[in-house]
Amino acid sequence: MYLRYMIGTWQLGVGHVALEPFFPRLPFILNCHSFQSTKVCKLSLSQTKPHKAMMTTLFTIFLFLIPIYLLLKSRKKSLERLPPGSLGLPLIGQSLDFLRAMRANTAEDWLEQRIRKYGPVSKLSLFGKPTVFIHGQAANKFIFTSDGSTISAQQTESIRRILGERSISELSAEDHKRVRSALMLFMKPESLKQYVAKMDEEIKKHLEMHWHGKQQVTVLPRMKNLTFNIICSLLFGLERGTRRDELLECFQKMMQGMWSLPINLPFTRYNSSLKASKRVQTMLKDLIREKRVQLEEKRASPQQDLITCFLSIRNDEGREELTELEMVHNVMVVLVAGHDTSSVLITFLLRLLANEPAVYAALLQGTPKQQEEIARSKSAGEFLTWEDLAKMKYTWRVAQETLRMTPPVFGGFRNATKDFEFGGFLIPKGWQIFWAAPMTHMDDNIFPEPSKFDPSRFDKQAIVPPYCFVPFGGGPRICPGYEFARIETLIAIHHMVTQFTWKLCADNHFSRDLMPVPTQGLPIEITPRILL
Ligand code: HEM
Repeated sequence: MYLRYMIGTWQLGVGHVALEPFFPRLPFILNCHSFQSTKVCKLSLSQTKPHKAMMTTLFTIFLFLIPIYLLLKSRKKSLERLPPGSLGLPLIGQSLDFLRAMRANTAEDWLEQRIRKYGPVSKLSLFGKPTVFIHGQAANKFIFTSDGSTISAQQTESIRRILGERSISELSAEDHKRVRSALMLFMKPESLKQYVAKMDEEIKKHLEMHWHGKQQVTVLPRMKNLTFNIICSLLFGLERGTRRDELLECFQKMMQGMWSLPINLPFTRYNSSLKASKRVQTMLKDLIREKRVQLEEKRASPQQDLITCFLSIRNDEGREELTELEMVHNVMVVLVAGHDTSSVLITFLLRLLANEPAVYAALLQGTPKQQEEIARSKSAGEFLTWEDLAKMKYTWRVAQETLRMTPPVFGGFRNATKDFEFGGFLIPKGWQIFWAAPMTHMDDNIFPEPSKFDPSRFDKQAIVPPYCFVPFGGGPRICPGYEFARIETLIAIHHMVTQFTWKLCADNHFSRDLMPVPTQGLPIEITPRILL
C-alpha cells in the first residue's frame, strides 16, 4: 500500500499535466528540439545564451526522467494486476494469523473469509514470503501439473535449511525424475509386496508392547512411534536399539522447529531444529557408509532396504546414481513425509471408528470378506499377505473418506519461477503459491453434504472429479508413499479392530500443528477382544 501510494505520488509529479506548472516551457523546449528550423524558434534561441544553457539543462533532466517515468508506470501497471489482499507486516505477514487459525482448527474458515473478501485469487505473506492463495479444481490442476518452467516445488528457505537442498522436493526436471525413479524402484507396489509380512511383524510387536495389558493408550504419540519404527526398519534397515532411539529423539527436535518462525537465534525453536537436522544428517551419513561396506562385502542385498537400494542403482559410468548428499537428504525427506502423515491417518481412523459404530461394524463384519473374516482365516503367527490387503476395500474407502475430511497435509507451496498470469492476475517471479486440500474436499459442488462421513463416495473412483481429492497431491509429484501408507494403515487397522474395542477418553476436538492433532493426543480406553 505504502509503495502504491509512493508510486501514485511520483506519477503525479512527472505526469504530463502535472509537469507543466513545474516546467512551463516544456512544450517550447520540445518544439525547439523537433522544429529548430521554424522562425519563432530561431528567434528565441538567438535571444540569450544563458537561456539556451537553461533549456539544455532542462532537456537533459527531462531525458533522464522519461525512463524513470516509464519504469514507474509499468511498475504501477504490474502492481495493479497483482491479486487483491495485503502483504501485512514485513517478515511476519499473515503467518501468525494463519498458524493461530490452524491451531484453533479454523483455517478453512480463515481461508473462506479471504475468498469472500478478496475473491478466488488473493495475495498475502506467509513464512517470510509474498504468497498467492489459489483454490479449486482448476487451481489444483495448474499447481500439480505445471512444469518447473512456470512454478517449482521448492520449499521455503527455512525448510530447505532443515531438510537439505538435494531432497526430492527441491529438485526439478531431470534431477527430480532421477531421484524419484530411484525412490519408486523401492516404493512401487510390486516391490512393497515383499514387505507386507515385515510390516505386519512390526505392527504386531507394537501392539504386544504398547497395547496388550494396558487399559489406556494415547494414540497419536504411539502411532508416531509406530510409523517411525516401520520406516526405520523397512526403509533404513535400522532395527530396535539405542541408535534408533537417538535418531528418533533428534528427529523429533528437528520436526518441532520446522514450521516455526525462521528466526535463527540460540533460544529459538528454529535454531534447535537446525542443530538437530545436522545431527540427523551425520547419523544418516554413518548409516549409508556402513551399508556401502556391507554391500561390498555381500553382507547386504540391494533389495534389503531403501538405502541399499539407493546405493545399488548405478549410472552409465557404473557410479552411484545418487550422490551421498542426495541419499542423506532424501532419506530425511522420506522420514519426515512418511511418518507423520501416516500416523495422523491411523489416529484419525481410530477416532472415527470410536465415533461411528456403524462404520466400525461394517469394517469388521461386513460383506464381502471384512476384517474379522480375514483374521479368522489366519492361523496363529501367520502374517497377512498382499492378497489379504486386496480384500480390505471397504477399510480403504473409510480411510479415503477420513483423508477427505481430515487431510494430514493441509496444503502446500510452490514457487513462481517467472512472472505469469492466473485468473486474470499477475503472479510475480519469486512469489509462493499456496494450495489447500480442504478447499475442494469440503466443496459441496464436488462432494455433496461434505460434512457427512460417507465412504461410499469412493465406491467408484471415477466419480470423483480429477484434482478434487488431493490428500496425496497430484501430477508428477503425487505422493510416492501412497502405497506404503495404504499397506501400513490397512495392517494396523486390521489388528486394532480385530484385537480391541475402544472408546474416547477426551473430547472430540482437534487442532492443527500443521498436522491435525486431537485433544491430548487422543487418549482411548481399550478392551481386548476375543475372536469367536
Ligand atoms: C497418509 C499418508 C500420506 C499422505 C497424506 C501424504 C501426502 C503427501 C502429499 C500431499 C504430497 C505432495 C505435496 C506437494 O505436491 O506439494 C506428498 C509428497 C511426498 N510424499 Fe507423501 N504422504 C503420505 C505418506 C507418505 C509416505 C509413507 C512416504 C514415504 C515413505 C511419503 C513420501 C513422500 C515424498 C518423498 C513426497 C515428495 C514427492 C515429490 O516431490 O516428488 N509420503 N505426500
